[in-house]
Amino acid sequence: MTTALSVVMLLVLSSLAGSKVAGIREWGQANALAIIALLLFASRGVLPDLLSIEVANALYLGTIALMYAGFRRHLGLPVPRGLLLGGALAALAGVVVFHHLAESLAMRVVSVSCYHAAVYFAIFATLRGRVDGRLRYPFAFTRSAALVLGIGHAVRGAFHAVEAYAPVSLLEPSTANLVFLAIGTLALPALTLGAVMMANARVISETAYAADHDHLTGAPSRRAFFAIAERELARAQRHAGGLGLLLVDADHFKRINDTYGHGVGDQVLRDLAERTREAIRKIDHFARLGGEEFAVLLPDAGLEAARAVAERLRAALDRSAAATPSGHGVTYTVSIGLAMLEEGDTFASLMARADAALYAAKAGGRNMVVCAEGTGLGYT
Ligand SMILES: Nc1nc2c(ncn2[C@@H]2O[C@H](COP(=O)(O)OP(=O)(O)OP(=O)(O)O)[C@@H](O)[C@H]2O)c(=O)[nH]1
Repeated sequence: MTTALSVVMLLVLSSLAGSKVAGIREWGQANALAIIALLLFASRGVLPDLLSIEVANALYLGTIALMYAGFRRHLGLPVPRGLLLGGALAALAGVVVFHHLAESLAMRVVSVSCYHAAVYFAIFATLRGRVDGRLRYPFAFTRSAALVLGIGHAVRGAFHAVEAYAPVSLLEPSTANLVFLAIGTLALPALTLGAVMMANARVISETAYAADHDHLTGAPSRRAFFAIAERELARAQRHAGGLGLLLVDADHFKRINDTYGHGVGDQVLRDLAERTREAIRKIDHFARLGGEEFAVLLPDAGLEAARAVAERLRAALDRSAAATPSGHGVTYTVSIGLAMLEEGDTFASLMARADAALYAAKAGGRNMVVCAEGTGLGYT
């Protein structure tokens, strides 16, 4: 059953192979190794004992170690290779000793269970930090599975160690053995299922982030900004509060690109985004609308406050020097169009007024703030 489940898990993991999520490779290797190990275990009596006991156990210890390594890599944590290898070799030494020197199935089980329990508890400990959102359930599931498996293996080891239960065969149909067998059977599939859920949640989160953020500057994207703006507009209209919109556009940006190259142009855009984030209030929303055009939404702001923010921003960017790879600072300026939310406005009409104001700022000589007509809702 575990072999079949490992094959299924391997197929599921393969579907995520192109996602570049860290850990997938180790989890895949773990399941591939498990398939070989379990087939060797199942060949007991058919193949030589060396293969069905020592080699099979060695491979299965490697399976568990790889699962742990996968979780560590997934979380960007270092993998304690020495510890994993040392522990696995100690467990394997136990298997060899209690096979050849002092034949004892129970003590072989103790050796292997100790390693399993230790690694499962280590997985539990690794996943203990707080996570939010989409990752919450996959983490909780995997953490719980690791804890149950760790306890199961610890109890199994203890049972065999005190010889309260010493099976003649690992397939003996006693209640305790059935429980242990179920734990052993479900361990790898349960952990792999958790791993797949974690990887999936990571892919979904990264995709959602990429859709809502601009790759170059890290600022929210046009799509995210419009969604936020609709919410803020509805809120401002409900409370008759002020809402200002700034459209910020780098001046003669084509010239910067043409003179210094696209790489420096990109650096200027990053610099602009960074300085803008520093110049605005915490409650303001900043986004890159596209190209060299950015927007700032100012909730709870009257005309004078919005004008002050716009002027402060323009001044902060005025001939500020973006560091370039060559070490030279490239100076630039911005033009800003400001519009305040008016009675009966939609976001499109607010944008259109801010756009017209920006156009006027460009036409008026650039490096200036131009306010659209009107004084805005709730503030006179
Ligand atoms: N480096 C870089 N350039 C970009 C990016 N997106 C758009 N551009 C360039 O931005 C330039 C915009 O040029 P224009 O629309 O003519 O505007 P401008 O030169 O800033 O002139 P004004 O706005 O009138 O002051 C174009 O050359 C685009 O190729 C980007 O992500 N990186």
